[in-house]
Amino acid sequence: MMFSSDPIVQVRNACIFQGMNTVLQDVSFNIEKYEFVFLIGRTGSGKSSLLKTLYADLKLQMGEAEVAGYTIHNIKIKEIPFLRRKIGIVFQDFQLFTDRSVAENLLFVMKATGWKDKTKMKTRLAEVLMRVGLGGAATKMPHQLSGGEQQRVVIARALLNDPSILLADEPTGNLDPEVADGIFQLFQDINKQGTAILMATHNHELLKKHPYRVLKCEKGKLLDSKTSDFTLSTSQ
Ligand SMILES: Nc1ncnc2c1ncn2[C@@H]1O[C@H](COP(=O)(O)OP(=O)(O)OP(=O)(O)O)[C@@H](O)[C@H]1O
Repeated sequence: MMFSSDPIVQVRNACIFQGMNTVLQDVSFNIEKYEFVFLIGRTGSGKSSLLKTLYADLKLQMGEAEVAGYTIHNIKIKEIPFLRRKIGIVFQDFQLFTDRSVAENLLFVMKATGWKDKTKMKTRLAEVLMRVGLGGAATKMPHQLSGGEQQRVVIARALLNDPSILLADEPTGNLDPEVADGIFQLFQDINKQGTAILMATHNHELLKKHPYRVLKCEKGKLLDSKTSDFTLSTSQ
């Protein structure tokens, strides 16, 4: 199949499995550059499995997908780190190294993704911390930061390689509503500056307040607000 070069994500007739179980079947959708898309669905409906498929952590065994120019269904193991440089990944649990400073956390990822020039690394580190509103936090240890600040560091880490899309799995799940609002605004700012966002969430308030496109995992299918009417509730 030929893919056009425009969308960041293209999925065609994908079936997503966990072990022997089919989690989602016949999944087809695109995400365009600069789109903001929510991913909803009840617990266990397949949101994380879909995100993992897109960043090649879960093998796509049936169907086809292309993400940020990489073909996912036949991606080679050695290509996966290059794919991951084009996508930023943000989870609910902050997953920072607790025994390293903020700067050390970010430098670790930069080294692992091929950065070598120390001056450029320092400049980039300062840029991403500024971008998430944590200009003064480089020398702090994670435990010296609030939950919201730690999530901002995770977002800064995801931005290091200037990804074309951020995949976020419940990024506000563990945060107080006010803090969650701030984090959500940060995602919106990042999106306005040209990064597509696919965000899995259970947060009904966000869905009500922000009328972005919604993909919903339901009964083994992926529904799309662009093409079908469905209830936004994630609890049914
Ligand atoms: N590593 C795994 N091995 C086997 N089955 C799994 C694995 N991870 C998830 N599953 C199963 O796959 C299905 C989809 O799970 P998934 O985590 O994708 O759902 P989810 O919509 O992200 O849920 P939540 O909202 O709770 O995060 C569930 O039935 C789950 O039990």
